[in-house]
Formats: sequence, structure tokens, C-alpha cells
Amino acid sequence: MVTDFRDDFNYYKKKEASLKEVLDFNDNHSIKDKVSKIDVCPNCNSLPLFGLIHPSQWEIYRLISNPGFIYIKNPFTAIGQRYWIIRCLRDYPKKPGRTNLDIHSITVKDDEWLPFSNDNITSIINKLRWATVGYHHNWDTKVYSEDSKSDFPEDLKMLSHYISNILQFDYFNAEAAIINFYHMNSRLSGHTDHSEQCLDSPLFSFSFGQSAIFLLGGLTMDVKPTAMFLNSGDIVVMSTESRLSYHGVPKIIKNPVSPWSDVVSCNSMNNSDIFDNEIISNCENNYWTPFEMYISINRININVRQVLKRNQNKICS
Ligand SMILES: O=C(O)CCC(=O)C(=O)O
Ligand SMILES: [Fe+2]
Repeated sequence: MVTDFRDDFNYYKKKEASLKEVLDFNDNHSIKDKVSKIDVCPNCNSLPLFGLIHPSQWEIYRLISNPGFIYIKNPFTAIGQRYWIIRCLRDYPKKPGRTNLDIHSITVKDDEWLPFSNDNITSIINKLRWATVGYHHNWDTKVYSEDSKSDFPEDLKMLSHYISNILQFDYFNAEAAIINFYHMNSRLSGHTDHSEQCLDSPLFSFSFGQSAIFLLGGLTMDVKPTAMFLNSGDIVVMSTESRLSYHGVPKIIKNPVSPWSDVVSCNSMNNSDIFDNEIISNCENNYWTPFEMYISINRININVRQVLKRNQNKICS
């Protein structure tokens, strides 16, 4: 029987679906003959970026079935995970970022967003489904516009550019990001990301919190997808032939581990001015508690894209 993207999506969204065919990058047997390991830079002298382990220790794989798709197994330190989770919940949804809550005319005052302690705020944070920064993704028209953009966060830009350099992409400029917030029963149906004017640049996707079953298909819905687990801290890159592939998230599953837990110490960090030092200095104390409550039952995905072509300086309509 031929199965296509829809069949597999519908299969994996079921509670009782068997997960034995899902690629698990933590299990050598599961990935055997399906991936090839990338030796990033054997003589890599790059300094580690705040929140990441040294790139010489990263585990990076290509999928043999899907050229251009790259998987990096969680290269984040526990503090790094906490940092990005806090940024996604505390800062990116605030103005000038946009969220699904704007559409429902819910405005959140600065000091109300945290610490999610009263019931009202708890319910607001639970309504958060997406936030956009940089060029704002327009969910209806799918067209970016010069009239709808805000500054791209410098720290997220630095993270994306760092990964792009380590992977030796010629050029990448982070110009738009969608932050997706998933509950345990959320899904993201199969789609391609084709709104960007530059489709030759890679797309970087960072996952935090609970795990996803991620389906990666081909250029049409007729191609049977590869199913894989994405766990907290994992990074995937969709480039070249995979940049326009169908993909989706049929199910969120409980992450058996919590890699944000084992914080060593915040003091030894190489804090560049780009990173928010308030988060770094508070990441070990109670400040983290409400975020931990959130991330123990939700998943966050940051999806970073380049919108314009290399020499283009604005959207051409
Ligand atoms: O949550 C994910 O892993 C994928 C998100 C995605 O595909 C998107 O935002 O376009
Ligand atoms: Fe996508």
C-alpha cells in the first residue's frame, strides 16, 4: 500500500500509534543506515557561544533520504535552554512582537505577563500559540510586507548566524522568526514554508521543552515522510532540496528527561552584551520556577528564516 504524508500524519496523531519506526537520534540502532554523521570542523577553533557546548562536541547528522536536512542533537547547556525558554515566553511575545493574542485583542501589560501566578495570567499564557518577530508572518495572506516588521532580536540573530557559520553555509541573515507554542494536545499540519523571497537560504528550527514527532516529507504530499523525534535543545536545518519539503508535527509527547535541569553555574559564562544578563544572573533561582512549570507541559519551537535575497534590501511586491 502506498502511504503519503496525510496517511502518516493521521497515523501518528493517534494515541495508540506505534513509535517504533520513529527515528530516534539517541538510539544508534534506530538511525543505522539512515543517517550520515557530519564532522563539522575537526580543527574547529570557534569559541563556544553563550548557552552552547563547544561545537567540536556537537553531534550532527544528515538524513540520507532527505538531502539538505540537517539534525543537531541538543548542543545547548542547561542554562542555554533556560535562557531561550525565558526569552520566548517573557520577551518575544511582547510588543513590537506580534502574537495570536493580538487578534483576540488581549493586551498584556509588561509586569502582568509574569510570573503567571494569578489565574488570569495563567489562562493568557495558555492561549499563546505563536509569536512573530522581524518580518511578521501573515497567516492569512502568507505574504511578508515592509509595513509589518519589527527589529529582529540580536541574540536570536547571533545564535542563528553562529549555527550557520559552524555548518559552513555561505551566507544567512535572520530576518523573520515564528515562535510556536504547543500544548500536549497541539499539532501542526503538513505544510511548506515558501513565503520567503529567498528560498535558497536555510531555515533553522530550535525545539525546547516537550518532544515532538516531526514528519519530514518531500516536495509534494504524495511522498511518504520520515518520522523523527525532536527533543529539547535539538536543532534542525532545512536547506537546499529539503527547504521546500512538506513537514508537520502530528503529536507532542512527554520528554522523559529535562535537559534544562542540570545547571552547573551561571558565573562562568561568557556573557556578551547581546545576551540578556538579567536572565543569566537569575537563571538558577526562583525566577526560573514559573518557566519550568510551563515547559514541563508544553513545547516551544523557534523557526528562523531569511526573507530577502542576499542583495535585496526590501520586499519586492
Ligand atoms: O514545531 C516545529 O518543529 C515546526 C514548526 C514549523 O514548521 C513552522 O513554524 O513553520
Ligand atoms: Fe514549517
